[in-house]
Amino acid sequence: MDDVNFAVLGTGGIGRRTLEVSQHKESLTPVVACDRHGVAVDHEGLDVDELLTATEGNIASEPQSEGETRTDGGAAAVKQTGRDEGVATSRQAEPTETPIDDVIAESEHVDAVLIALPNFEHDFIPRVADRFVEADYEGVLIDVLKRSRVIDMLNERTDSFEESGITFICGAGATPGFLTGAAALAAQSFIEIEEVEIWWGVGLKSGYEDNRGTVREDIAHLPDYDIKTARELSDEEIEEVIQKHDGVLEFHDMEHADDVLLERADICDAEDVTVGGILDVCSDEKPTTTTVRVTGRTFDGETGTNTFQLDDVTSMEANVNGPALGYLKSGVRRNRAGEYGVFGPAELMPGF
Ligand SMILES: NC(=O)c1ccc[n+]([C@@H]2O[C@H](COP(=O)([O-])OP(=O)(O)OC[C@H]3O[C@@H](n4cnc5c(N)ncnc54)[C@H](O)[C@@H]3O)[C@@H](O)[C@H]2O)c1
Repeated sequence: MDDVNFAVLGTGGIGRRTLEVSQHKESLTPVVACDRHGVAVDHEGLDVDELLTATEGNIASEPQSEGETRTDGGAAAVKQTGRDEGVATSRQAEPTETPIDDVIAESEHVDAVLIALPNFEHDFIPRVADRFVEADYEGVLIDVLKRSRVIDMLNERTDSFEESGITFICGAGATPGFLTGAAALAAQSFIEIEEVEIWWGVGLKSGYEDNRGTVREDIAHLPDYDIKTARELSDEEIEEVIQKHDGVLEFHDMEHADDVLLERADICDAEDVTVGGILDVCSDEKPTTTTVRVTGRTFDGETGTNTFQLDDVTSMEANVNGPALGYLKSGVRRNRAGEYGVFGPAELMPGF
């Protein structure tokens, strides 16, 4: 009853670590994983060590040639060594041109699908969800996407998720995700929230190669860029942006879905939430401590700020994948209890 078979869509920087972290969770068994080029299936449980070794230094997330139809949400270059690409190099995998369809074909064997795909087209993940609906999938879909506007696109699909028996958990990484949940918990002291400030720090020197997809998406939050211009940057241009900032990128007023996710959980208005942070690709040390500050008024008339901090030694990968798998498990419990539709991380915390 407690055991969960799950699939990972996208074994890039995040998806690979999802598989690795799941090794430490007894009840979670990864049975399917795919990237742009391959799909690995084992109903008894994938050999994660073999899959990680095969894809080490070989994440299939290359840019597409001009004129090619983008079906992948605009995957960015990460890195590749050797002849084969990504998951297809694993002895458990087959090369494929239809990885998402291949995962859907296995969906009766999975309780949950973690979507770790790029998000360079806002409707990419909602469209992937539609394909699971069309295939009559019943179970959990969970993503770690960042952008606020995608949550509305998922909301619009609530009825079809409910009819299908799908529990969709959205924005369930670190921010949004872990920190959104922390803000929802910190807000419980107050009867009225004035402000939620989320400020993150990521040091990514040794993880930079593996996480270039995420870095590219983050660049889209800088004032002179958007998702389209960031998607079209060459690797060299990305490096130029990074060098121009001496390897340290600072972000303010990011479009992170923490705002709409806190609003939909009735914690506060979206406009009272700000998200910013600092990314240092030249050091593993966090350039700033990740902090959530929730300011509000208590029932007995005090105004205070509850603060939640992450230890500087916890990595981005730990803070995305631990919570994502925790939310996945919460989603499966809801799904098995017959609760379908769209849920954000704040709704899985105490609330009214
Ligand atoms: N919420 C958070 O805190 C948080 C933190 C970090 C990253 N993220 C998000 O996680 C997502 C993944 O980031 P990443 O760094 O792992 O990216 P990445 O580029 O390293 O990996 C993406 C993976 O998706 C695969 N892929 C792309 N198109 C595909 C398709 N059509 N079919 C099958 N597979 C396909 C690629 O081959 C690759 O394996 C991004 O959207 C990023 O914004 C969220």
